[in-house]
Amino acid sequence: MVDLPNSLLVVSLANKVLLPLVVLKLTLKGKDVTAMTRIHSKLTEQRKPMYLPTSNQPDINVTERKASKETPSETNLPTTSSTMTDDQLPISNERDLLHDYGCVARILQVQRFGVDSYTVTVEGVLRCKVDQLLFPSSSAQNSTDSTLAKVSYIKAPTTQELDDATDELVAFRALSKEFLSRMRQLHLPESLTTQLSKMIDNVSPLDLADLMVSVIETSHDEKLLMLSTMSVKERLGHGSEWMTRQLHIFKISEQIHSNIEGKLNKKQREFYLRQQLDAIKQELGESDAFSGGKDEDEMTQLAKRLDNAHLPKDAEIIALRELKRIKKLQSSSNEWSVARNYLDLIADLPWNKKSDEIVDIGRAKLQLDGDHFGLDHVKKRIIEYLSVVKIKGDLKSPIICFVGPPGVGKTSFCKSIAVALSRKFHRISLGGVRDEADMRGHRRTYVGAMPGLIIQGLRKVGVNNPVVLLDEVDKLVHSAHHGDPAAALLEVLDPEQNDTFSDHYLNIDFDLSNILFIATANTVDTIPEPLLDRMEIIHLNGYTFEEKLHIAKAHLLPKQTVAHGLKPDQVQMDDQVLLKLAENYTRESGVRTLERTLGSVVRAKCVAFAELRESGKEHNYNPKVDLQDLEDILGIVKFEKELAERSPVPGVVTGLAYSGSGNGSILFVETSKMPGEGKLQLTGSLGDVIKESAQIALTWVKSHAYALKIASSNDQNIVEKYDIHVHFPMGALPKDGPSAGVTLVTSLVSLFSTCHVPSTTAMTGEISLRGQILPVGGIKEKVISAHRAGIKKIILPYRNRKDVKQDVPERVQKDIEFVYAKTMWDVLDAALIISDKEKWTTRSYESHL
Ligand SMILES: Nc1ncnc2c1ncn2[C@@H]1O[C@H](COP(=O)(O)OP(=O)(O)OP(=O)(O)O)[C@@H](O)[C@H]1O
Repeated sequence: MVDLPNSLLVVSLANKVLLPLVVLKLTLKGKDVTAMTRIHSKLTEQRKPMYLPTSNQPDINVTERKASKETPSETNLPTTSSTMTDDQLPISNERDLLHDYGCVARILQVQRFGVDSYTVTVEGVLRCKVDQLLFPSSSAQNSTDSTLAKVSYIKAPTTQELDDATDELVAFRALSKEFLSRMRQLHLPESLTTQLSKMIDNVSPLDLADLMVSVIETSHDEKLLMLSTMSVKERLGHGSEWMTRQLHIFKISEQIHSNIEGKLNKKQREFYLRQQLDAIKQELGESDAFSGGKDEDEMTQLAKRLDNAHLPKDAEIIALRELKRIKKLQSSSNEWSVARNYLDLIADLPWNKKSDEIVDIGRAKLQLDGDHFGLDHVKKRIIEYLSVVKIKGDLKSPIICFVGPPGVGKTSFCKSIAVALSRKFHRISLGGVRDEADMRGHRRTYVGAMPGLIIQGLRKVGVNNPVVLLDEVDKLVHSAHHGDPAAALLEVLDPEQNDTFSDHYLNIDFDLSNILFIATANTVDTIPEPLLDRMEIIHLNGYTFEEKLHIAKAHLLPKQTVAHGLKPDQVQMDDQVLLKLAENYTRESGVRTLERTLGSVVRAKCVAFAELRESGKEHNYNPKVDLQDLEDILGIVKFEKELAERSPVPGVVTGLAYSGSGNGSILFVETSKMPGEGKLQLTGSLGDVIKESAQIALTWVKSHAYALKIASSNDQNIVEKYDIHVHFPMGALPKDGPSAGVTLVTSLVSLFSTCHVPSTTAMTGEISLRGQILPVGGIKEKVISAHRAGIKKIILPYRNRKDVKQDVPERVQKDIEFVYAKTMWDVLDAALIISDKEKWTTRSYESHL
């Protein structure tokens, strides 16, 4: 106190009041301030002990003379805060604008933020009274309003005064403590409450009063009153009064808050919470395309779509439950998108949407006839089927399955049926489907779960009565690990069960009974037995050349011509040309390659037409394609009827084969003998069954060698000095099955007897050890392919007679001579070219075996 100077630099504080112990941050500008800060830093360096009674911190300094007003315009505010300064400076003329009392401040920190601009942190030290303003400082004349003032310092209260106010002091400390606890409940800044709680115990209640008055809400005048009150009791009285008032305000605002909350109805509350949620999301950067109003919009739309889908009762319950759930989920969460996809599926599925079916038998007949040549038995069956639908009104009859080689029109026939019925068409390819989940879907709990192929198809077509083609049902793969897709198909195809088909993903029964299912397969051999049982098989055979000619003329050529942008009459091909194309450029059961080859011819005509058009000679275009043109366009012939020209060789015989893909073909068996010791060698990529047939054949020939006149005595071993080699050409193709038995025997007999078999004779049949001929499969395909290859005579097991009569086209039957054999002797009789003299006379011998 004693060291404090008589005059101080006065800084007028706009709307603030500095009280002892209070820390304030001031923004000061001017040259005086710069000078003041320099002195401050010098004193700081010297660590000069200063005189401030309220604090014993050694490094606190007070400038000798400089400080400046916060802003010049604010000088009229009646508050002063002064820092110590020189007393020789002139008196200020602003005396009237300043309050009588001020607070001595000491500088804690100075920060420069521009030219002559500083942020100065000061702390109130003690009260002072401004006695007289001196002249403004020299620098102030230029730019600042800094003023020097003579001040007298207010002494600290005497012990007597303090003793007189003991009760008030104690009460004030207690009140301050209560106030502090209240502040804690209100979660006021932690730093402030901790600081206050420290001070409550460490500083005198009188100083505490100054501090509390600055902390609580008090008016500017109240603070000034506090500054100018000298009496201990009065000061404590002011402090207590204003603190109690503040406590009341706290209580009231709390009450108002709880009242308002109670009054908010549920909707408002929800809105309020949503707003808060949005704000939080935005803050977290989680707001996305689906959030906020847009989210709401989508949900309303979804609800509308679900409503329009006319769901059955159980589906509706599930959909509404899911809709309710999704509204509570975060749109960015995984669960939300799973639920969303699920609801989308439910809304998209055609629960009650049908395409209007027209079952018009006459129209259907025209459609089927128009689209496909031949296939009369298939058309007849389809018309029967449709007639039943027309009369009975539902389709609870067995599922139709078209079986036949590739390219015979199974798929396109199904499409024609859909058109004939005015229904939508959907194709499901089952080739390679190995997982039951492909048919029935995955449960929704799996990541990336999807509905099965049937439900996906229905979603795509958007009606519940399409024609669904289950393509390649014979190519389903049974897997031990992934369930059996065929088992799921059983349920789909069973008319008794499929009105409650359950897809794992959808998890709601869906009625499939309105769908017309048609299956296709290349062979029945690999169709699972229970599935086969539920289907009605309709065979589509391979076509003969004549049939191909008609198909090409009536369907394929016009189709290709139009597809390439020409008019139907701009490519003309005679029957002779078409037949050559079918015979010499394709070798297949169906007509797919034929169609492709016709496409090549049409393209060549396109080029010719385009070139002529460019040179303006369009009129010179010749739409005809003759035999020579065919060779020019397609190159030299690929397949020839080589059989006719082939000269017969002993040991070489033509057999008939049937492949799993539904194709028939001819195959040769070649045998030769060489010096050896009776070994049988087999080549040509043969399976076990065909190898066994070769063993049986050799055994039969050896045991009947004498009767066959290839051994001189009954006990001669014909292969004693020879090894036998049997080969099936086209070694790259695996071959198996018992039907080559008769061919093998004939080939061996031909080899040993040196009698040959005409190259236009072919045969098929299984042989028993006793020489009986057993029936085999694939007769029609084999016969048709033999006809295609130019075979004139076919030897077949007697018991396959009915297959020829029923299935082989009449035209083929007329062209080929059929020999039905019961025993091996019949086969040899029909096959070998043998003179009467050489003929064996062993029939009686055989008959009593
Ligand atoms: N009898 C026919 N009349 C007219 N066009 C036919 C006939 N048979 C087949 N086609 C035509 O042959 C082409 C191939 O037929 P499609 O694709 O239906 O064969 P597919 O039997 O289904 O073969 P895959 O078993 O390989 O699926 C189609 O363009 C089809 O129109």
